[in-house]
Amino acid sequence: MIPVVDFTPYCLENKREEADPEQIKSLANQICNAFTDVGFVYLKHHGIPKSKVDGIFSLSKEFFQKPVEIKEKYAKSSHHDVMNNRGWVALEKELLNPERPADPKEAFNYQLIDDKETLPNDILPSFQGVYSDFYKHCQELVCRVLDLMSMGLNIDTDYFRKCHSLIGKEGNPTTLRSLYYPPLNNGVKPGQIRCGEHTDYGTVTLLFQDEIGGLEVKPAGSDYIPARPIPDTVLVNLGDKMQRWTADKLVATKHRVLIPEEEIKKNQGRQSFAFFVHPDDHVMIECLDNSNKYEPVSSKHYLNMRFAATYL
Ligand SMILES: O=C(O)CCC(=O)C(=O)O
Ligand SMILES: [Fe+2]
Repeated sequence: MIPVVDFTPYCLENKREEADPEQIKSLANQICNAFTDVGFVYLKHHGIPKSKVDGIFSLSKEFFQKPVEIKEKYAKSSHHDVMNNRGWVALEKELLNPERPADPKEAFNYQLIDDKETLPNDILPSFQGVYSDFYKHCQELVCRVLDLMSMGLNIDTDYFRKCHSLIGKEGNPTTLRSLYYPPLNNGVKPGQIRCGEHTDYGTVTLLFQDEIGGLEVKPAGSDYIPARPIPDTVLVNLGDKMQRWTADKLVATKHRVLIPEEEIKKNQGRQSFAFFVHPDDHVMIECLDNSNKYEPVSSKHYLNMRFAATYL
């Protein structure tokens, strides 16, 4: 149900200018169709090397396995401003579905902006290098996905890319987030799941998950379906800002992460990485079809509203 699309024609290993126009157009349509129907698509042959993905997963695991007293040194500030979103988030601090207990997960938020305070370089010397390198790969892949989305929507090919020109800089809150769902040997609260039902807030999200599974997606008119880990793919999903921008032509689909039923898997931690993409702060999210279905809102204001409802 969630399509797997072969990204070869626009793969990061090849120069953008050398891409074949016909193949690109077909890829653009496949991606837009997926975002119109399910809001999720798997990309294979995307070009982010497997060694980089494996490397950041294992580095991140090392961090999460440190004692809480150590991790607290790198904690995210409790002011939920979008540009104050860097660092470690402790267990059960986020309510993605307010009707459930808080999510039993930890996170580490990284933005490319130079800020050594929240980076654990002193205990993991390769941290900044590995995270910045991975961030840049995600950024390049996302810009290419945005090109294809513009093409698929028949607007200027660089329209969305231009609206995201500050990714990695002051003025754009795009965040690489490492998620860690610890083993659940000690039981769970009634109604608790690993990550509560939600839609993402931004324009698009890249998601890399390990082999544990549990992610589910709820396409319109259907029940939740699993979004199983498929090795060497990246899952891309659409967020609320893009749904609003396209006046509901493309859909931001609800998703969640369940606790595995098998005892063995329950007792294993789960890891994922999300690259949450946002337009530059000043960009106005205004219905592209001129329908005015949603009031224009600045990218920054919209995100601050959503954050206020998420954190405990
Ligand atoms: O961990 C996952 O697989 C998904 C997490 C997620 O959807 C999110 O943090 O927005
Ligand atoms: Fe999400």
